[in-house]
Amino acid sequence: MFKPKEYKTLDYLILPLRIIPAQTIYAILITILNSLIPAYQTLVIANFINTAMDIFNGKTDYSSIYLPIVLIMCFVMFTNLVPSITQIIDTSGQNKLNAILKKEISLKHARLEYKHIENHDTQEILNRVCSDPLGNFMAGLNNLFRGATLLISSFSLLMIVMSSTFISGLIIIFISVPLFYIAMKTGKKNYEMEVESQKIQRKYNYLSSILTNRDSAEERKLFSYSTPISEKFAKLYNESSKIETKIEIKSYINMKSGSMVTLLIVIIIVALLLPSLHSGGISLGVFIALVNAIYGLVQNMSWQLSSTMYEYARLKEYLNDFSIFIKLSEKKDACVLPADVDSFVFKSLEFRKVSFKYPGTERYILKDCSFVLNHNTNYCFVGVNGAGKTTITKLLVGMYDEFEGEILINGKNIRDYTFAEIKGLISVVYQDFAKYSLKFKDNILIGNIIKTDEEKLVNIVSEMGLDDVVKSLEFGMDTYLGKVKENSKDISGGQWQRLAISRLLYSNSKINILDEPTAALDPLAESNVYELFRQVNKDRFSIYITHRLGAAKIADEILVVNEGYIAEQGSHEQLMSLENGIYSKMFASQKSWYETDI
Ligand SMILES: Nc1ncnc2c1ncn2[C@@H]1O[C@H](COP(=O)(O)OP(=O)(O)OP(=O)(O)O)[C@@H](O)[C@H]1O
Repeated sequence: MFKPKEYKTLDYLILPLRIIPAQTIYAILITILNSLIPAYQTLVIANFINTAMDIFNGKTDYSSIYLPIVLIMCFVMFTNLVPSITQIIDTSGQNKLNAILKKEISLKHARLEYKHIENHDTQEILNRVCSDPLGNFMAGLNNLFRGATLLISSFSLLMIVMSSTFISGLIIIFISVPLFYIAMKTGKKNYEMEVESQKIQRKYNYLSSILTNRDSAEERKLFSYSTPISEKFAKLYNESSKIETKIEIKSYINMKSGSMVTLLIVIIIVALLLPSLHSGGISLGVFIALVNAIYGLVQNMSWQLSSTMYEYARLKEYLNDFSIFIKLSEKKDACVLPADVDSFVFKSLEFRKVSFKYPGTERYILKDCSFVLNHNTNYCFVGVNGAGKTTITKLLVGMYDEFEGEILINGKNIRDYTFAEIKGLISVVYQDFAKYSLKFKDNILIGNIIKTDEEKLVNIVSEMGLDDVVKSLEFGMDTYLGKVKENSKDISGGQWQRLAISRLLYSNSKINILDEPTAALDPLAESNVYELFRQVNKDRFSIYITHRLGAAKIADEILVVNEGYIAEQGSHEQLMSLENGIYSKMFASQKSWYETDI
């Protein structure tokens, strides 16, 4: 639907034309009619006054007033009926547009290469583009219509004025040029100030969220940071308010000075027209209508234009972000379902001299990293924080392709597997695993969205020690979890972790990785969860990742990641016997964590 290109202001019209053609064409027609209304109003009022004057002067009979009255009635009906009809049509059109925009944008988001998700700058753009696409697209469309209305109504009014008094038309054009220039500049300036204010708003909104949200509640109490953060919030809030007030004042001054200039021009032109009115060159009807037209015209050319230009600048920025977003590179087959790997027999996983640095950075996180893992052994990767353990899993699951060296599964390069096969073969529970506000059972079933197996589900829940949790839930496994839905129930951090691990167990994957989902637990509790996982998952190949060595003991073989490569490998006993070994040093420093266990 959205082609990768530089989106221009006109796309605010082209996109709705493609998605909701009937409603957009209706809106275009209404815009054209609306823009002709001021000219029409001017002419029918002039006609009405002239006819009334003629009747009054006995030049014509009463029946000739009917037509001008009907014409005025048409105008009144149009301006009263059209907005309500338009609103009904707009609502249905906007719903459809919203559904399609949301779907396309979330699909694009899902297809993005993972590097964009982890990049701070693109993350900012993603937030801006995805937060209110409908609001921005509707504002863009309405602003285009507003601009078109201003242009057509100004031109038609100008024609009326010039056809009666050419000089007045010239004066208006002459004075409107600097007004137009000032309006453009003010619009742009206001936009720049608004951007500045929005930056500050983002900061204080974040502070406000940590002052009130549920996730920070415990730490708020623990560290008592509410008062200093509130003060910082108030400071930023004031800063942003000052900018907003400045914009308001500038806009007000601009608007008022625009009105004063408008009034001045009208007075000058009225003074110029008075001799013609006096000499009978123009009728009273035309005179009144002209004053009306000139007033509308000059207003159009000054502050109305300023606010349109302001919106134009703001919405152009949204399209810039939108263009960058749509042009972001995608992962091939990102949205395919995991392949059915039932018949696949896993034998080995090998990293052969793999080197990798994150896009846009210079430091190698993995450097000539090599190891071989066999199907009949369980492994644990250990290493200090930041050693590169998670990076290994990211390469394995295809989040990043730009690595040197080879990664082989059963001796075959992972680049020769389809992404669907990789998805089917490997499952990981990460440190920041997702907590879905879905039903309890759906939190597990999404581990394998191609096959539902109720028996397997019940077994896993039981094996992972979650039976009691299910019993405590009002609707058992059909209870919604989290805090979003009414009647939903939140469960403890440890229970969420076991639920996330159950999701992995429910998948059919052949390589199962626990990447410290237990990081929030204390070291002893972490060891217990890993042990439980090992028992439940004993027939499948598992990799454990941790920087705490208590959990490493459950593995048959331990690989120590250090400075981007495997520095040591062997059983717990073998590694402990290495003189000056990294593992044995780590073990000694962590010993006190497990005093009751090790
Ligand atoms: N998206 C990224 N862009 C740039 N650098 C990154 C990115 N992700 C991780 N890094 C860096 O790569 C290094 C290794 O990170 P990684 O998450 O693999 O470590 P880890 O061994 O899993 O650590 P931990 O035990 O803390 O989870 C760290 O220095 C980290 O700052």
